[in-house]
Amino acid sequence: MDGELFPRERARIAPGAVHVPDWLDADRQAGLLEACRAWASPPAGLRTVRTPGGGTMTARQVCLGWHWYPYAYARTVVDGDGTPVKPFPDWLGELGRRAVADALGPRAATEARYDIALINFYDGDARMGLHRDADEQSDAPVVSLSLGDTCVFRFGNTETRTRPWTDVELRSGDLFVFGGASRLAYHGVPRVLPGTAPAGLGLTGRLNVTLRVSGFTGAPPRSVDAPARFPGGG
Ligand SMILES: O=C(O)CCC(=O)C(=O)O
Ligand SMILES: [Fe+2]
Repeated sequence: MDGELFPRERARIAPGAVHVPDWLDADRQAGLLEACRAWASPPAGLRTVRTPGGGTMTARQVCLGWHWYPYAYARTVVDGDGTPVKPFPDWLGELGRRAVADALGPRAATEARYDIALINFYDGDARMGLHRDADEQSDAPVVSLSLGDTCVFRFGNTETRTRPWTDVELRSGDLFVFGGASRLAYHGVPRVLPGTAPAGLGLTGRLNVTLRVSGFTGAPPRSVDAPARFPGGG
């Protein structure tokens, strides 16, 4: 949103979890949006994710590098059109490393070779239930970039899906990084605020680009404890 009386400040939400407002300027937001539109197109494009319990996630998703599905990774869209996942571009990995260096300091970024992107698209009614990003083998920080409508991002604790948590407003261009002691914290998106995207961006709804390091050396392992991670198919 433009015309803020005071600039929004960066904030440490939990140990290893940092919110950096306005990390991407308007040009970079437009560039990332253009890339998201290309990634979202078929084959291996935007899809509705079905959970093992029979629900569907309301945020639609496309992946790069490794294809995530509940609750594992594959090289092809095993729960969709079956085609190979789109490649993870070098420039996106570089953006991820810069994001970590800016949010957590240069040392936090040295090990981070980003090779997975999940791009989530939220229309006004979409949300995402509290879950942990736990299907990767690396403990490198997760990088989250937001475009379009503002959302309420709920950042909880590593133990339970309940309080304590902190609600943070993520707006277009904001960066959120969680690593270290917060790498396995529960988090989710209880609400998107329709109509809050910057007028010049040309996006109705919200996109979130989440970068992760797989740490996989061969085939990805199957996660064991996952089925309850998206309660209610959120
Ligand atoms: O949309 C967001 O801000 C969060 C996305 C997320 O947590 C995920 O894809 O695992
Ligand atoms: Fe997540």
